[in-house]
Amino acid sequence: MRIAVPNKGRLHDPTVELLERAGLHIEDGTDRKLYADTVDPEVTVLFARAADIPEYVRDGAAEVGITGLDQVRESGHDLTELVDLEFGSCRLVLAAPEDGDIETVTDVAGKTVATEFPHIAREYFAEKGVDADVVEVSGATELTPHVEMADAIIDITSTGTTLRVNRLAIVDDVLDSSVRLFARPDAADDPKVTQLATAFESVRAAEDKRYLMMNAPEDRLDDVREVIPGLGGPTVMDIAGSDDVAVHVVVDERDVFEVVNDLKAIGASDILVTEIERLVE
Ligand SMILES: Nc1ncnc2c1ncn2[C@@H]1O[C@H](COP(=O)(O)OP(=O)(O)OP(=O)(O)O)[C@@H](O)[C@H]1O
Ligand SMILES: O=P(O)(O)OC[C@H]1O[C@H](OP(=O)(O)OP(=O)(O)O)[C@H](O)[C@@H]1O
Ligand SMILES: [Mg+2]
Repeated sequence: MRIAVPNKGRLHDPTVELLERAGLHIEDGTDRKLYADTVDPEVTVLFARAADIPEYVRDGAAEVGITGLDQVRESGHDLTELVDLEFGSCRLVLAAPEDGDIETVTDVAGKTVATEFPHIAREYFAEKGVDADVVEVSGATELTPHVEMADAIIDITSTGTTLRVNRLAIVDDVLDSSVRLFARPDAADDPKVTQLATAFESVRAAEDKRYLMMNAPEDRLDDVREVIPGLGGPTVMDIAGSDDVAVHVVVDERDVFEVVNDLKAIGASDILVTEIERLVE
């Protein structure tokens, strides 16, 4: 199975990190290589531009791909979304000069809109019933209203800094995007593809969880159970020659601070908090 992955740009590092965490270590993945093997002899990684990945998957160069939803929508290809990997989150928005007269999408009728996403833009205006002239640019879209190339733009925003610096205000939301695992529809039910999706889901599930290990007096076990929220009961093991038992449990990261304090108050000792690589439920 081949999996298409961003070769550079902001999505490259988090995607490679995700593959590593899912147990798919990339072997010999030097910067300029197109293909790399993984520890799994059945899985090969293909490196491509984030914007080209939908095309590679559609054409069969790879069975699955990891890229932004915005890129898949812009490609117009019919791919099956398998897992929302929840990074690379951003919004595609319609924006116009702060001090101008465009306040709603209907104000854009008869005007020019610059964007790196012409396909999405045309679909959006068609859906809104607004007749706007969409022009394609390949970057620095925020500049175009200031050089009278366009009246408004459709572009990506995440922190909002670029819009602010260019004195542009958001007029409407066009699309919420994040990075997802996509498959060609005819490969979506392939057992290897399903395995891959499960592995990625397990990484995601583990991200906000922590593994707690401690020793606790056996006669305080009921109190221990009371302070530990969620995810089933703890695993309890005898410690030879001791009145303490070893307790292992998975808790939400946001509860760790409070739970550790409570456990100490109950008399637990040697409390160890570790990250979890994967959690298969
Ligand atoms: N603030 C953001 N700006 C642009 N893209 C973002 C942002 N946040 C998340 N993304 C996601 O990253 C994708 C862009 O990936 P790309 O590989 O082009 O990264 P890049 O760092 O912008 O590279 P380039 O140098 O080619 O502009 C977008 O399609 C979107 O899915
Ligand atoms: O809301 P913000 O956090 O400011 O992010 C949004 C900006 O980041 C991206 O540009 P990028 O850095 O990828 O440059 P590019 O236009 O050359 O692709 C995007 O095209 C916006 O311009
Ligand atoms: Mg960019």
